[in-house]
Amino acid sequence: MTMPNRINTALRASIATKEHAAQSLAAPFADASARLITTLQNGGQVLSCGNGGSSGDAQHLASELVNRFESNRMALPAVALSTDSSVLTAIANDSAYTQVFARQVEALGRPGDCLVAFSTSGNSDNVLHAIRAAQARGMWTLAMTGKDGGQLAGLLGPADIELRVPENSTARIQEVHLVIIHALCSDVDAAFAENSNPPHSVASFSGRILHDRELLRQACIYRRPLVFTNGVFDILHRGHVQYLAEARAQGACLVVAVNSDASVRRLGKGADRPINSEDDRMAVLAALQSVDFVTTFDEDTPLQLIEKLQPDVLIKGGDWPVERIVGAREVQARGGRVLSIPFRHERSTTALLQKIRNSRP
Ligand SMILES: O=C(CO)[C@@H](O)[C@H](O)[C@H](O)[C@H](O)COP(=O)(O)O
Ligand SMILES: [Zn+2]
Repeated sequence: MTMPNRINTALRASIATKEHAAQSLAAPFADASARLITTLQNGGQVLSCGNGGSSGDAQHLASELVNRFESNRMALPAVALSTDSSVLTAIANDSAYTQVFARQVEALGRPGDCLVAFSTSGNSDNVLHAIRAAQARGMWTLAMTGKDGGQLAGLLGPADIELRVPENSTARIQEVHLVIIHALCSDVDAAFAENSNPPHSVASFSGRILHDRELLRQACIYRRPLVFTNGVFDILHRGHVQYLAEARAQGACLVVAVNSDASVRRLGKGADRPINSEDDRMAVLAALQSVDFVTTFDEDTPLQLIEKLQPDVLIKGGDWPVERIVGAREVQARGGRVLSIPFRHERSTTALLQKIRNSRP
């Protein structure tokens, strides 16, 4: 009896699936790759999970992020949740197998991190629980699925991305997942290539400056209550630092929107203002512990930005009565709070500049 030539059959089927996937995955892959890179550049980590062959995929991805793919770059933080047999058996034995990944997400996940969830059927219960746990922690999920996406597809929120292989065979789906892993790692290698300049959206020393409003919106979706404030912050002083710490205490995430240089000039504070450029002002703010994200606005008011981010708490310094705060009506209409925090330390950039000028010999 002659055996069928299975390798030829398998290779041909794999090629056909890959050709099909090449069309449907191009756009969501670009999105996923950009988000993954931003996550890592912002200091976030990757947690990956899956069952059976997909647990191997989860490990494969984590190993190539921690080590490298094809070129040298810094080590990147990634943990496959399918590897520690003591953790897995303890959770499965004492609680339930459905919790093996979710419990680890609760233990290790931080807001802004990425969960890469592999499930060819989209129906593995432990993967579904992991996604719910990730969402509860303010993480986003990159789901690698197949078939019709299963229950998993219905679970994903606006911050999540699904890369679905439109195919029914588990093996063929996994083969495409492996190609996706390598393509993602190739993009990550390039983004973190040695001697490469950090992209414009990322401060070299803080990683929390986001110029792209859509990326900022996505980063804030699950970081609630979201606190928003805006200002010039030209020469940072103790009053600012105290004010920002109090603002941060009002929620789970503080976004500070800084007037662009052009918009400061339009405020008419003086021909030499701002003293510090917008890039410098943002970098100083981003280094503060109380500040989660810094962005900029070039319009006369931050209203468009407020409408885009939909903060839960809108704050300005004590000299602004609530009714005059730009965006107050919009935030209150959504059930949010608007606060005017009194300055506890009487300092001001204008007064500081006056003092410096007066001290000239
Ligand atoms: O590798 C294979 C099949 O190629 C199997 O081990 C397969 O991964 C297992 O049956 C998994 O339990 C399937 O889970 P899922 O992809 O449906 O989430
Ligand atoms: Zn397999």
